[in-house]
Amino acid sequence: MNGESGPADRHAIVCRGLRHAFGDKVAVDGVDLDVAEGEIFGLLGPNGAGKTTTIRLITTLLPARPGMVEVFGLDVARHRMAVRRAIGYLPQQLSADAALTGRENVGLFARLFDVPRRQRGERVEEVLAAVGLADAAERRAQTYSGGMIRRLELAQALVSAPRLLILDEPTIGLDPVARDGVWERIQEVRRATGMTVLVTTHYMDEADQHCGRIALMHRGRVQALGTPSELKSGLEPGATLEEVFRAYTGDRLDEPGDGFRDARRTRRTAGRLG
Ligand SMILES: Nc1ncnc2c1ncn2[C@@H]1O[C@H](COP(=O)(O)OP(=O)(O)OP(=O)(O)O)[C@@H](O)[C@H]1O
Repeated sequence: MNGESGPADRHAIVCRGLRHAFGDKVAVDGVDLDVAEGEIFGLLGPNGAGKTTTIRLITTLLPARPGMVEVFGLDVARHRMAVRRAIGYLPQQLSADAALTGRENVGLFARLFDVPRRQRGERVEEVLAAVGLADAAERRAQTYSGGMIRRLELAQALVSAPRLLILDEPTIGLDPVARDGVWERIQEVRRATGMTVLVTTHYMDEADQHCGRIALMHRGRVQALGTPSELKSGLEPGATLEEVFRAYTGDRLDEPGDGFRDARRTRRTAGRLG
C-alpha cells in the first residue's frame, strides 16, 4: 500500500479558489486542494465534473489567475516554464506517433523537454526499461498493444525525470492485465524517485488500491476528500468506494450534454487499440 503522505508542510500542489469558465459554462468552481510531496492523489468524478480542466490549469495549459495554483511553491501564473519543467503529463489523448519506434517516440519527448543532449540516450533507455519496453524499443508503435502504447506514453512523460507526474485516465480502455501493468510501472518509478502523482480515473478499484487520498469532484467542486478508508467509513460501515461515488454524485455517471465528448473519447481509445 502506498497511502502515506509527505510531510504536511511540503506541498507539490496547492490550489486555492481554483476557477475556470468556458463562456457561460463554469467548469471548475472554487476548488481548494493540497497535494503533499510524494503522495498519489486521485481526482474522481463523473464525466464533465471538471477534472481535466483542473489538471489543465495546474499544468499551465489553461491560464490560472495569480494566487490560484502553486506547484512546488511556484505560482503557475508567474512561473509557467519552471512549472512545466517540473511536470510530466500523460494526457487522455493519444500522444505517441504510430510511425515511430518506441525509442524514437521517447527520444522525441527527451528533445522536446530539453533533456541535456549528453544524458538523453541514457535517459531514454532508462525509462524504456522502467516501463518494460526495452525489448520492444526498436518496433514501431503501430505494432504495440493498447497497454504497451500507454506504457510508452508513460515513458514519454517520465523522460524528463519530473517531480510531479500528472496522469489523465492512464488506464482507460485497457484490459485488467494491461491496467495492472501500467500501475505496476507507475508504482515502481514512484518508489524509486519519490515523485508525486496526480491521477484521474473512472476505475474505483484502481483509486481504492493505489491512491493515498482522493478528491471526489462533481459540478466543478470538490464534494468529498480523504483517504479511501476515510471516505468509505464516512459513508457507512462496509461501504465501497463505488457507493461513496454514487452518494456524492447523485447516482449519475454523466453530466447532461457531455455524451458527444464522451463518445468521441471512447472511440478514440478504441481506435488506438485496433
Ligand atoms: N474546451 C471546452 N469548451 C467548452 N466547454 C468545455 C471545454 N472543455 C470542457 N468543457 C466543459 O467543462 C465541463 C468540465 O469538463 P472536464 O473535461 O474538465 O470534465 P472531466 O471531469 O474531466 O470529464 P471527463 O471525465 O469526461 O474527462 C464540462 O461541462 C465540459 O463540457
